[in-house]
Amino acid sequence: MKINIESEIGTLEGVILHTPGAEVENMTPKNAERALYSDILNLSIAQKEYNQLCCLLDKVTTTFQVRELLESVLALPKARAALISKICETEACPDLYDELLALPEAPLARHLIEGVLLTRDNLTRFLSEERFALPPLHNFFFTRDAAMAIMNEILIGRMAKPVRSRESIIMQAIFNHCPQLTVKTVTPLEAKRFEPLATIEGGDVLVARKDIAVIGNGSRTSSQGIDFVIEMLKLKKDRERHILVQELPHRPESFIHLDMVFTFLGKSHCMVFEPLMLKPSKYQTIHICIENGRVTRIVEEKSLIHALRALKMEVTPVCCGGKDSWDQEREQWHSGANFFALAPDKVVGYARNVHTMEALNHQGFEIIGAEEIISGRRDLADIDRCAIALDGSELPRGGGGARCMTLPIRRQRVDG
Ligand SMILES: NC(=[NH2+])NCCC[C@H](N)C(=O)O
Repeated sequence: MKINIESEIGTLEGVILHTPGAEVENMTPKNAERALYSDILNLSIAQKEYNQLCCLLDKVTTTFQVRELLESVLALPKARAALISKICETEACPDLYDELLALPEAPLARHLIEGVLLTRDNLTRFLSEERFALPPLHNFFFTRDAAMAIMNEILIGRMAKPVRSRESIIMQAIFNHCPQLTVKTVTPLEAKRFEPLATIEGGDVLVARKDIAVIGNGSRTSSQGIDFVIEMLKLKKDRERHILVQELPHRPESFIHLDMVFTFLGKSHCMVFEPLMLKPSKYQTIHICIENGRVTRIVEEKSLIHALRALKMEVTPVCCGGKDSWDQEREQWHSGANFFALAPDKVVGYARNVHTMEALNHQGFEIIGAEEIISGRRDLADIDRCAIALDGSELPRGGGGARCMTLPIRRQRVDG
């Protein structure tokens, strides 16, 4: 499949998913925070919920599973050795190299995702409070974050939290070696001038239009990470490009990424967390213009919506949680603003956020349960505008919603 993402909303043609496995359950309340969760999860419920998302996506597009893609990389001897060695080096566990290298593809992929238990075979390990020699990747089902498709390239994330860095190492190996997906990858780690403070995660990066990227600058994506994107875009000399940066508060943790407070729904609507996106605040919106290999303008804008409108993206905001500030806060916390578009005006979000769904309904979006589409009782082609409601009681406790759990790699062009 050829990678191509020119918008957040074009009809989806390919998406990468990861059905959560044992890695989401392998933690205790004591280390949930380190795992970046706001609670511990129940795997069987989380899997059931995720499965609904997978079935829905299988119905409308081509889906890929990280585990299968990873297995196909591990079947290539050179790529396999390089990947294991990189992981053992970054995670300071050189002892595991031989053991991992000897495993067949499937158990090896499982260990790289679910972790490797610590063998208590010396005093230090016996006394260690850790359970794992290679910790589980608790957040891998948020496939959005470790890699992002921007036009026909893949930007490999540089994760702000070390517990997630193996995700980006695995995604880089997948995009560099999977025969199904060959594409050029770029990463701040291999920049000409490496900047240690540069971090960037997919939840913060929205490809609004061919020439507009909207990027969150907060706890996960640093200004230096965005500077890396500026350098990337300076190399493209075909047209003027814009980066709209939205500063984000670092607290509460539900504001970790821009897509938790702002997502595109279609050509004429976006979803917003009103207190941050529409009310005056100290969090700036900055507009950067790049043309012919240099930054030609960098200015502060009144708000993201204003900046988008000035660039002829006439989006009407729909408020996450509706009008009441308590409902807004409650629903934003459970990823109420985090929508994923299957096509223009056909979006997916959690059913639990009832006030958000109601606000969408007021804007003409029909609310449809995911099962209606999965069973074939309803066909997306017959619907103009809809919000598909997903079950989600466990998944949101991991800290994300439909957009976080999907990595689109190909969308149709949106006309106009
Ligand atoms: N695109 C997103 N908003 N992803 C949410 C990721 C949540 C995850 N627990 C983390 O803290 O990293």
